[in-house]
Amino acid sequence: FSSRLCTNIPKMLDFYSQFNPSPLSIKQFIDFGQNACEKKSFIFLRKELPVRLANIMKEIALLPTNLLGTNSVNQVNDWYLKSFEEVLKFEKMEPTHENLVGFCNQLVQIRNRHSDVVQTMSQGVLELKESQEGYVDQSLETSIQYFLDRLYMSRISIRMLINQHTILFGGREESKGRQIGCLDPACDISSVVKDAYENARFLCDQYYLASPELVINQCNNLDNTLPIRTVYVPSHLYHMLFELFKNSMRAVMELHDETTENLPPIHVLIVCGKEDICVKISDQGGGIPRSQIDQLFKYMYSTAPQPSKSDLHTVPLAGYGYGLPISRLYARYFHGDIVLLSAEGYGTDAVIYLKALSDEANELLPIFNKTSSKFYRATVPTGDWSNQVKQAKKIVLI
Ligand SMILES: O=S(=O)(c1ccc(O)cc1O)N1Cc2ccccc2C1
Repeated sequence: FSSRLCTNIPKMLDFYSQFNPSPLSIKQFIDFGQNACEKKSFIFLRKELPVRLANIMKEIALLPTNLLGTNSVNQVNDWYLKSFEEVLKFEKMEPTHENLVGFCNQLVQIRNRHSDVVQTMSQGVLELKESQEGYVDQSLETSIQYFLDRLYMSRISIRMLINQHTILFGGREESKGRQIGCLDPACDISSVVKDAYENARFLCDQYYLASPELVINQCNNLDNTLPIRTVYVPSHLYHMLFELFKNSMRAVMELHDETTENLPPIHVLIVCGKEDICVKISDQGGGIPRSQIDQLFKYMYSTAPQPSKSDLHTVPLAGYGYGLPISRLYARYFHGDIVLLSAEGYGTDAVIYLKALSDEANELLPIFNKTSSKFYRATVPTGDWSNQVKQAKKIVLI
């Protein structure tokens, strides 16, 4: 027992949650990765990882009791506690080769432990929904939306730091040619678009026995023949595109469920501007009413009993149902966005915005502070727009 570090975890949580996470830009990831120093990375991560873990763990503790009490949230919280404790073991260690190897292996273990966080939280939301007989009050839904956006953004950022370190220093043969960790300094956007389309199309063909064609156009303000390239994380871009293609294909196939002759193609437009790179995915799948657009990004709304892993291949293009909210987080993580614009009765445009300049593509990280704490205590503020037609005053017959 004496060999175990008698760290007082609650005290360490308070200590590390006082620091704000330090956002890195894509440029910093690239510059560091070009002549990467494992010792410097170790020194940075053994502080930054506990800071990011502690910041989000303090928010988990503030959740409404009916969520905090679910098995799922307890399971996730235990994973975070264990990982927090494991990283702290390296706090005072000398950066010897042996300790650097131990640190790398520890990061791989932590990444694997947290692989099911999204699915586990989704089950927790489902439990909560069912316990409220399907009726969830507005303020509870708002708190859950706020928390899950921050939990998943924090998780994306922690996995990014872990991936960079383990790919750069994990001892595997030199990773793919020009890639720097999980970043591609010259990511060809149209090739990721084609990959995502082909894989979504495969699922679509499997279920609907047909699939819409793809038409890609590029508009490169410099030279329209050159492929549009940017510094980005191809796996993040792929995740967003794959979700959007699944939505569009499902919309088109369900609208044209009689004949699969002349299905309207999905149009993709890639534009490179001075500030933004846009990837617009346009379908003629019939669209949805403007009043329903926000719901597509709600975790509570998009949580339905999930198809188990086995029958995922039989359910039409369905995933965890968290495709859109989490895809938007991937875009927002480096200060981009995903915006949906639907023309009900015709179809929907989904636009992925990326920063064109890598020094503007900074990590967007949740911070645990008074503002975020107050949010969990706040009630829904009364509206400051009159949006109801005045009810005729009730005439009380005396
Ligand atoms: O809401 S959508 O307009 C829609 C939303 C997001 C997107 O990326 C593409 C879309 O097309 N759309 C999704 C879907 C699924 C089944 C049946 C009909 C529809 C309509």
